[in-house]
Amino acid sequence: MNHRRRTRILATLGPATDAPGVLDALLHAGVDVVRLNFSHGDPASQKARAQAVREAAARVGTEIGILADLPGPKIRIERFAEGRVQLRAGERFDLVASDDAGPGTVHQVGVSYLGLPDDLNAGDVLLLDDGLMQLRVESIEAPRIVTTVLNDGALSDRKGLNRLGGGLSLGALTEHDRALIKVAAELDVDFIAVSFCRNAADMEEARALARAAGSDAALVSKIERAEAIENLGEIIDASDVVMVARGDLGVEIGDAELPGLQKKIIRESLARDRVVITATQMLQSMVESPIPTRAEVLDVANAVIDGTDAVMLSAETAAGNFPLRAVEAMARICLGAERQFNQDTNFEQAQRNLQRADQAIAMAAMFLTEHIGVRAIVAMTESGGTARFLSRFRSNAPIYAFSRHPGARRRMRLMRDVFAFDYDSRGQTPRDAARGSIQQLVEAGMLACGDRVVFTSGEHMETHGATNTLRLLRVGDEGRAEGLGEL
Ligand SMILES: Nc1ncnc2c1ncn2[C@@H]1O[C@H](COP(=O)(O)OP(=O)(O)OP(=O)(O)O)[C@@H](O)[C@H]1O
Ligand SMILES: CC(=O)C(=O)O
Ligand SMILES: [K+]
Ligand SMILES: [Mg+2]
Repeated sequence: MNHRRRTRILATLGPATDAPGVLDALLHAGVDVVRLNFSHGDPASQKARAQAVREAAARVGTEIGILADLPGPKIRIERFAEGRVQLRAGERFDLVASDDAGPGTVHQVGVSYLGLPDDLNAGDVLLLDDGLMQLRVESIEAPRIVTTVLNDGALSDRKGLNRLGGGLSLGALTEHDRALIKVAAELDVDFIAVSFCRNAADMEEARALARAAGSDAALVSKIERAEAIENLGEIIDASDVVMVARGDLGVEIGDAELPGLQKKIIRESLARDRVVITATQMLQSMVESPIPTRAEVLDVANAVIDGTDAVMLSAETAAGNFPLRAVEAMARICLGAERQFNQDTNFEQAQRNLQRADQAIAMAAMFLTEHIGVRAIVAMTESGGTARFLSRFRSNAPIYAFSRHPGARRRMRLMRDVFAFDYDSRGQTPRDAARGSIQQLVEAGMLACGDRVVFTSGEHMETHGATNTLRLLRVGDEGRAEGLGEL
């Protein structure tokens, strides 16, 4: 049986994915979850993209997760008359914090935050577009901020702006974010990402707003400011999913700290049973080029080796010239890294004082998987919770998770090692469910006669968090599941 890719691919949608046929091609190439960046475009365009994704998924015959990424308190420049300008080191360039700044030119551009001149001092260095363009503040002549360009480069519409060393961003959930959580709920997205969250309270507030709006989306904390690093443990515990948002994090903390922080955030997220995404500039050169640099190949592979669940593409798919090639490169590099680096299931770091039966069963299942050698783990799950506990161990056996809830299956699309299937086990005994699900896997060519399987389920199939049973089975003739007597 061929190795199937285990690491998940998250792709941002934008103008480049709106062209006819692109979305279908990206899904065929292996995108698991798409990201709607609510920083760009109005609710109508987000709705049109969500609709297009669902139609493409139906055509391709797959179930795709949708993530809504809230803007947060990020400061941005406004638009240019021509969409973009080319700036040269040493030239003067002004930022104008005024509603009537007019369209930008090579000499100046507007900024969205009118209080900016009050927050800056001469000598401050401003980083734009995740640090690709740098400006030094020379003087403040409110509403005008006079700067000198520090490097040659292009600047385009609505790029983010921050001070080197951070300290410009405000509270996490803006009024605009609160309104957009309702939009996300109306679009029935599967994940809602909170930009610049500071602590657990920010995540709890976002979760409460989402639930009040009728959304059952998983909550994603974006780790991208200094305070989030200080409060990392409580933020992870208050999240379903954690994102290493390297763009803003690198600006706020300095790029030299990124490698260590990426590894720490991934390790902590897995230890606390949370799903983790590594994001930003993973294949950045592919915005302009059809092949990644060697450094980018190594970066993606290293994130896989660090243990990330998912890797994310931003401008590469949203606004790049080669969205399909970027997804293909991502898929290829993830597969290669998974093939070459055998995962060592690490029980040393596993929690010892377990609070829940499903967590305990998951740990026992993974221990058996490692020590007796099985082809796969088959899990009956309502919400996807059992699959999440199982997949935190990074075993070599795939996890086939069966749920009757489409939302749960789409949320599982972000979990490494997990493959979700539709199965309605209501009214069935655990024995029937084992037989039915294993039969389905045999028919799909994922299991064969003689394979050993670890099977987990609850006694009552329809309750959340009720997994309390573990069986060792062997696939018998005609795909029947038989109890495993001898090891
Ligand atoms: N929906 C979109 N419409 C237009 N351009 C987009 C869209 N999504 C992304 N882009 C372009 O791709 C670039 C990178 O995408 P990305 O989603 O990382 O945005 P970002 O502006 O860096 O914001 P954030 O920090 O909120 O993620 C953007 O700066 C923008 O130029
Ligand atoms: C994804 C994101 O917001 C960042 O990297 O900053
Ligand atoms: K955003
Ligand atoms: Mg960011």
